[in-house]
Amino acid sequence: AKVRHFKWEVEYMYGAPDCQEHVVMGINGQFPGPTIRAKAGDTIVVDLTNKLHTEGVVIHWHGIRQLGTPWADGTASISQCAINPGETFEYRFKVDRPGTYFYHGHYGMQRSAGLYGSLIVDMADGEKEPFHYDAEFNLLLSDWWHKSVHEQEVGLSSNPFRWIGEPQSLLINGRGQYNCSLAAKFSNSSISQCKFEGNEKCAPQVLKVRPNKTYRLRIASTTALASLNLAIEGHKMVVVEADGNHVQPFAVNDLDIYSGESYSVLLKTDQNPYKNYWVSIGVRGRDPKTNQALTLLSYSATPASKLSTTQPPVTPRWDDYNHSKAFTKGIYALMGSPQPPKTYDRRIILLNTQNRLNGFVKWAINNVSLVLPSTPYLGSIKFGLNNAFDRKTPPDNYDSSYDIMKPAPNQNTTQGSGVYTITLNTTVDVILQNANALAKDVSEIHPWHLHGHDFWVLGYGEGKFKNGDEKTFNLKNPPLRNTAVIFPFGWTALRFVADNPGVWAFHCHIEPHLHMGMGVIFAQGAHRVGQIPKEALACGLTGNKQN
Ligand SMILES: O=C1O[C@H]([C@@H](O)CO)C(O)=C1O
Repeated sequence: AKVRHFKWEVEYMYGAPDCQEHVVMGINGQFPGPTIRAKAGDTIVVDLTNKLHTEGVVIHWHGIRQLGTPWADGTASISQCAINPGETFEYRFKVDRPGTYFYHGHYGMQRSAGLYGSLIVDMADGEKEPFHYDAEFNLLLSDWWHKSVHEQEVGLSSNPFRWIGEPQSLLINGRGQYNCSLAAKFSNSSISQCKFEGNEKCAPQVLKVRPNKTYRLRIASTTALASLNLAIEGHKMVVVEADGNHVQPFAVNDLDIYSGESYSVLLKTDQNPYKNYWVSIGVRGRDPKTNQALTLLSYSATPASKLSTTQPPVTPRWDDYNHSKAFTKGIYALMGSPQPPKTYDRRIILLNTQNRLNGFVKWAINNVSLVLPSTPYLGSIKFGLNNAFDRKTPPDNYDSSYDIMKPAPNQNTTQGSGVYTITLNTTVDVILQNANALAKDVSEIHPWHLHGHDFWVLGYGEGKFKNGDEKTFNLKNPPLRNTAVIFPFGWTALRFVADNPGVWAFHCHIEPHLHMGMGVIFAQGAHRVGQIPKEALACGLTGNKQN
């Protein structure tokens, strides 16, 4: 195993992700940030220097469990103090498992501002994937707004509330086209045809393939908001990996991917090589106002400049939830994967609601809208600093009379920074319960992401979770993941073993929703947390602590 060293500087810079010039967050002058490539068992060391002039920064390594290094999880106010302008923080952690991962900002809304990149971990030397492929491509998907992230944030925190709206563009590896379309003639608007020389920053990266080969596509979504669907004209895909875990291979024509998720699919180049094919990405789960992102699958027999002459795949209707459920429920762990414990020690039911707080719009969990404290939890809990956050423990359940199908009669929420304290090495079931939002007949999709662990997704159901529903749980081959979606007016059941001492965020991966309070904090085994680097403690009530 190797130690892989990186020196990164984060800064704002000009960019034109979708051909319109705006300010983006870059790393070493690159947007998206550099791809980290490592082998399972390697240690990654990133010396991150904050070159922003007026704000802090942190980076979260999404999908890496940080076993034994909870201070390297990169969550401001949770695992560490934000890195101040001019300062450098050393992230040092092990990538213990192969898979398709990514990294992103986890302070304020810096992910929306463009602070992200790919993290790919190959099998350790001498080990083989349980599937064959000849070559691979990496597709990091994101969404992009022309309004600055500061303006977006102020809108969300204002009364009256101003929603960020739908993204202007979808990006593939940081590239999209706002002004024009590669498939203008198939569009029902008057958008013009893109003309690229080839070296423009917003020109699509064409996937160049040879016939009769198998390609692995690594697909990850770091969108701020959008749920996506990816399809490749004329080709089926076989899903083999989800969030760094092998799954029972299954073939699909298109794939739903929510923010925080990653997949690998295998693609056979078995179609007519004298033609190119569209790769299309469209919005699901919210009434879309955003054009599809497009690139090409280009066979070696056909020039890469030759566009497909046929229509790009049509994204399934945004509200065709049966399509989404069929895909999501078809994911099973590969035979031989770790199985969940058959029973649980504690069940936490988390009701997801949209609320008001003195006229501000919030999201709340069991009627608590999360506000992050100024002293990061990891340090304050380890040192027993009782004044660093709310002592009140948030509830494990909600009022059984709550009608999840209707707007609440009382839409007000409370706010808090309380923590769920979990006994180390116990098994926790979490039931995520969706509900009606503020408006009548509206319930939105939320992809929930857990830090520090994978969980088994035991099942999904419609309406309110009730006693007896656990009989439907899949305890045989549920997929292991770090992100799982809740569908409108439904529930999702997760199980995890709290075996990683630290303080871990569990939250909706839609960035404005987290910013509006949609998350909880799980703390476990604080006495077992090793020596926290002093730079991670250098703020708030831990500013003078040594350990
Ligand atoms: O948090 C959100 O706010 C808006 C809407 O509910 C109010 O404008 C929206 O679509 C969200 O997801």
